[in-house]
Amino acid sequence: MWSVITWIRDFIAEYTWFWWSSNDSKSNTVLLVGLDDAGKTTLTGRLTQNRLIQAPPTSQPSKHEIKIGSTLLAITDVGGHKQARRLWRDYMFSSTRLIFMIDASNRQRLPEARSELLNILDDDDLKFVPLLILANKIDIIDTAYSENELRYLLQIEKYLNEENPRIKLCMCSIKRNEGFTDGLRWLVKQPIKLDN
Ligand SMILES: Nc1nc2c(ncn2[C@@H]2O[C@H](COP(=O)(O)OP(=O)(O)OP(=O)(O)O)[C@@H](O)[C@H]2O)c(=O)[nH]1
Ligand SMILES: [Mg+2]
Repeated sequence: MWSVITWIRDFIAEYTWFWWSSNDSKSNTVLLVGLDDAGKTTLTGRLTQNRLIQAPPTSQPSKHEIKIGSTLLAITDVGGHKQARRLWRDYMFSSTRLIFMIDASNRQRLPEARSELLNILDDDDLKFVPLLILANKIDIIDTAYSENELRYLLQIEKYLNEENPRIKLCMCSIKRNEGFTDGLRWLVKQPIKLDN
């Protein structure tokens, strides 16, 4: 008898969750940004097709639906070249969560990535939006920065303290299919403000 009650309770909880997540168009919207060549579209290929794709540079925003646990996310990949970056801010206001991807192996372009990241982190209008930093391409071991080096070089230590768990840094390799899942799970668990 108890197992039937448990089953009914679990069924209702699951069904209610599915109904909520599939009907609330804004609550699970994620914007994926970062410099061109960081690996953003490669991540969408991993998440939607579970394989390593080779994509041309993104010229048009594209939207992808993926499931993390029981949460359905709509991820928009806007592209990272200079013209596309002008669109980021517009898209940020219709997104409840952000992913900023960095090529951890590209030492020349780290200052440019840092500047774009700090623009977002210092934007008062975005201060309640959870942000996951994915430091990609750690498989390029000759040049990839370590997590500690990146924390320091990106100047994000002050945003990473426990009082402000709004951001998280994850080292990953989309090529090797490692390191990003924990970050995505963290991202979907973060409380969001729907009036952003
Ligand atoms: N070594 C390595 N290469 C990767 C990894 N992830 C992506 N790449 C490569 O990085 C290059 C750029 O990847 P994209 O996913 O197209 O980059 P993007 O961020 O979407 O770039 P834009 O569309 O121009 O903004 C491709 O050649 C990928 O194969 C990784 O984890 N390791
Ligand atoms: Mg792309």
